[in-house]
Amino acid sequence: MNEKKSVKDIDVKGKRVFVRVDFNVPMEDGKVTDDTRIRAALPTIQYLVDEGAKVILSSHLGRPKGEVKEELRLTAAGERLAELLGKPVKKLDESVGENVKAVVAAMEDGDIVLLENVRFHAGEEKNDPALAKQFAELADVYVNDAFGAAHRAHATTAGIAEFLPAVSGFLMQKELDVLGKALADPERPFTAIIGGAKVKDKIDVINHLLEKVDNLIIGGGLSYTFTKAQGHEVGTSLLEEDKIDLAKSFIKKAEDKGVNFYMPVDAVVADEFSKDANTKVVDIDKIPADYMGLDIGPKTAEIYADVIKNSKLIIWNGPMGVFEMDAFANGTKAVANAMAETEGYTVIGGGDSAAAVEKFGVAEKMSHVSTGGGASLEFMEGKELPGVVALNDK
Ligand SMILES: Nc1ncnc2c1ncn2[C@@H]1O[C@H](COP(=O)(O)OP(=O)(O)O)[C@@H](O)[C@H]1O
Ligand SMILES: O=C(OP(=O)(O)O)[C@H](O)COP(=O)(O)O
Repeated sequence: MNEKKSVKDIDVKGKRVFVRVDFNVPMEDGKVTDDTRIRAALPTIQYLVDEGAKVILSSHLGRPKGEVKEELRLTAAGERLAELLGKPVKKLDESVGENVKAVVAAMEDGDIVLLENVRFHAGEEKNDPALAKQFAELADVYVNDAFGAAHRAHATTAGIAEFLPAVSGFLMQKELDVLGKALADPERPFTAIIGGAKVKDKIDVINHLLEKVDNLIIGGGLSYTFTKAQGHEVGTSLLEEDKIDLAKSFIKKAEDKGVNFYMPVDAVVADEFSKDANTKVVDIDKIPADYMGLDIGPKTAEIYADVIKNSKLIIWNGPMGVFEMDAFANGTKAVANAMAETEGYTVIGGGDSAAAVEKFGVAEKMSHVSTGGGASLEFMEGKELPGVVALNDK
């Protein structure tokens, strides 16, 4: 599907391989609370170990902005990785420098070293060539398996590829293949579900998807801008006034293209943004002036579930409501359950939708849960990802 070389296309035996992974995992009290991204990187790491490479892993964690932040060290991620592999992982407290060079020089084939959080250096996010070169000097080959960070042009996700043979890992390949195939050659009916909070972050993806899908479903906080565009009042719901005209143009574009554009027909509204708020279910044209919509209503959920069950391919990005609060979780839950029940191919575009399918216990039933939130969105917008562009062509 994609045209980039992978680890399978090169010889790694005895080579020092610099692998960029995305171990940007949720942490609490110094413990990894969700190891999905670590598990997703195992096939590449295991393959390199089995092939007799010297595996040098690197990742970012959080946004330390060029400073050492004790709570953002990768130590816990390294420990979890060692448990999952059943093999020692030597975690270093730096990512470049004399000590790192010495440790790497002493590595044996099949050894694994995990460098410290690369964002402790300001040059990482600036894609500083001098820093990229320092990383490159540690290795003979560069492998990018960090799909979740592929939309970033940073020293370890892009810059380093200037100095070394650069190929993708298995996770990167799989993400690009699944998302690429979904968009390029979709099974039909093809349905996209876009929810979440911010219209402005998802405008481009909605626009791009209108060129591709048979059904476009809108939910979550961003749907009220569309409801307003339909001519209804939305009370105190999230609203991006300056995007109302654009929302109108999308409704029109959908009509012109014969895309079924599904918007909420009812909503769960609340008198405040709180789990203890007073709530009621109202038709979408009857949102009271002092209430805000925090979930799609039951009629909407039923319509959306039907569309999902009758689709062959469904991609989902963004929750239908404030699913973190039980009172406003039903719409997201209904969509998650329909995704679990449909016979269609189901793709979850990372971020909060991935958290939602986990929360509702149906993650295993999805065909593909992307490890990238922002990355999968940018991919769906049709943008080229710098972390992919930097890799060598086949
Ligand atoms: N109607 C709503 N009003 C306010 N916030 C909402 C509403 N529906 C969903 N949200 C919030 O949107 C957030 C997720 O939005 P976003 O970051 O755009 O999604 P994703 O991470 O899946 O890309 C969630 O925290 C959720 O509580
Ligand atoms: O968690 C990530 O992004 P995501 O939450 O959009 O999937 C990636 O690791 C990228 O992190 P960044 O947004 O700090 O560059």
